[in-house]
This record gives sequence, C-alpha cells and structure tokens, in this order.
Amino acid sequence: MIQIEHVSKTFSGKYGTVHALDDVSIHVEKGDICGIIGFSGAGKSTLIRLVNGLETADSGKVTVCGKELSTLKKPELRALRRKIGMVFQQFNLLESKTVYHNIALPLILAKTPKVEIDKKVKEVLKIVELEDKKDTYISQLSGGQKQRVGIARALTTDPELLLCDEATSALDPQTTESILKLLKKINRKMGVTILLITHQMQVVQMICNKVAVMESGKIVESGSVLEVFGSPKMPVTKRFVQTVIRDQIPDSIISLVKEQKENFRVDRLKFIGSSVKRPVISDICKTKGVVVNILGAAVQELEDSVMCVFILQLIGDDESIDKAEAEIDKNGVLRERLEVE
Ligand SMILES: Nc1ncnc2c1ncn2[C@@H]1O[C@H](COP(=O)(O)OP(=O)(O)OP(=O)(O)O)[C@@H](O)[C@H]1O
Repeated sequence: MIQIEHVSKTFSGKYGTVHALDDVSIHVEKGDICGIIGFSGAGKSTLIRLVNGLETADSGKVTVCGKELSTLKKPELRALRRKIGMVFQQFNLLESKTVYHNIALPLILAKTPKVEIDKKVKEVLKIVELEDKKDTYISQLSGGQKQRVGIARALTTDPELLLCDEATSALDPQTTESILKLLKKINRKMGVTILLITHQMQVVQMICNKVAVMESGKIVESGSVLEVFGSPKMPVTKRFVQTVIRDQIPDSIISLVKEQKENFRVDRLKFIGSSVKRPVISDICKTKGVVVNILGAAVQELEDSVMCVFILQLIGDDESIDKAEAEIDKNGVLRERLEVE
C-alpha cells in the first residue's frame, strides 16, 4: 500500500539546514495499522506529508496505492488523494457549520449529486455513531465527537488509506480509547489501511500491528508490535516501551534485593503469545537448590495477543541457577539478566 524507499528531505532556513528525513525506508502492507512514533521534531509529520503528496522528497521513491508520486501529474495526484483520508489532531472542521455540512464538504467540492451526498453522509454517520448529531453545530460538540466527525469526513471518499496525524493527542484517555476502537473497527470491517503518527506508545499498543520508531529523521527500529515491544533494541525504543510496560525492578524493591546475603541472579522474563500458556515459573520453582522470588510483574495486551513480564530473583548456587535458566530458555521465553546496582 505504501512503499517509501531511501527517502531524504531537507529544509533550509535562516538557522541552517535541517535533515527532516534521512534515508528513510518503510513498507506498509494493505490491512496494516502502522504506527510511526517519535519525539517532537523526529520527522513524523514530514513523512506523512510525503505520503499524501504535500511534500516532495529530495531523493528516494514514495509509492502509494501502486503509484510513484514523483511521476504523477496534478490530476493523477488529485485522483490518488481521493483514495487517502486524513484525520488531524485539531480536527480541522468548520466550527460554525453543522456536522452534516462538514462531512459533506469533500463531496460538495467534488460536485457529487445531492442524493448521493445524502446517502454517503448518512452511511458514514452510522459508522462513527453520530446519527443523532447530524444537524448539530461543530462548536456544540465535545472533542471526541469532533474527531468522530473528522473521521466521518475522511471516509466519505471511500479511502483505501487513512493517514492519522496525532488524531488522539488532544483527547482525554477515555475518549482516546473510544476513537482508537473506532479506527480499529474501520480497519477491520472496511479494510482501510491506517498509517498513524503519534508520540504516545499507548496508541501503538492499543491498535497497531506494526510500528516504526523515528529519531532525528531516521527510522531507528521497526517491525511487528510484538517484536518491537518484546525486544526493543535502541535506547529511544526502550524509553517508549517503558512508558507502557513496567519491565524494570521497582525502586522500592531494589534495596531489599541488595540486602540478600545468599548468591542470586535477577532475570527478566517476557512471555509472548503461546509461551504465556506454559507453566515455566512453576517448573523452575521445582528446580533443586533454587528459590524463586517474584520482584515485579506486568501483563499487557498487544496486537490481539498478550505479553507478560516477570522479574525473578533466583536464589541459590550458580549450578542450580544455571539449571533453572536452562529450563526457562527451553520454553522459548525471552530472558535477560538484570544487574542490580
Ligand atoms: N516547512 C519546514 N521548514 C523548515 N523546517 C521544517 C519544515 N517542516 C519541518 N521542519 C523541520 O524538520 C524537522 C522534522 O519536523 P517534523 O514536523 O516532521 O517532526 P515531527 O516528528 O512531526 O514533530 P512534532 O511531533 O513536533 O510535530 C524539525 O526539525 C522541523 O523543524
């Protein structure tokens, strides 16, 4: 659906040259919900603007719905944009117009017959569950309702792709959750591919199946949500993952661990997918000469699966702990040794 190959983009201003995108490559398949996450200034907005043709790349290739953007003439670009819906953080709605008028606007501009507009607006209002607000003015809606209108407007042209630019950043956590559920429904039921940019890992965790982490204009890490959350490699990715998964030893417990006089090791175990079902902890508790202490635990739902993190203190002689660790590894559980300092 989207192929970005070795794309670079620089901006020159009075403060010098900024490499907004530096040799970026990313593939988004049909049906994906792909999240691009990064701190402010990482290059996320520039990337999304390239996909809908609002920016052009200095070098590299951007292909969307099978069309390479740099080869398109203006009418072809306009036709492609009709297949792409945009959802914005600040909604970009006409406050003094009704919900109906705002949703109908793209169709009015495309000179669509009135009967068709009416049919389409009713259809998308049903999808976003705002049928009763058809004649309400935007200024009278809550933030969540406004974003539903924004999404409905993006759906009027039957897009194959939805680009969401921080679509939930202006909303409270509960409303964020309901909007994310709506986006997931649109992806599942209507087969719309979604590319979203965000600085909140919770958003990625809740709806994405793929994620790319951006830093200083580069994609520093990417993959399935399970892969990236399960074994984040780059420091920036670890920071984002830690905002949703507590995989560190709680501070209050560290001093207690240090007081332990006997020989011990601390291991972090990550159970993902089918390994969740295995009774690994109960098995290692049976290892002769090892006492198991649980220092921390967290369970998170990810990509229709579950990830459980346990931090275990294994107390005993080295040989017995080796055996317990071998038992953990045998079961396909991700294990990392943690140093207690
Ligand atoms: N039109 C422009 N002119 C000059 N510099 C720009 C322009 N657009 C973006 N930049 C610069 O490119 C870099 C990447 O900006 P971009 O908006 O893509 O980041 P971002 O990750 O979306 O940040 P945010 O989360 O704050 O929106 C920044 O240093 C920004 O200042």
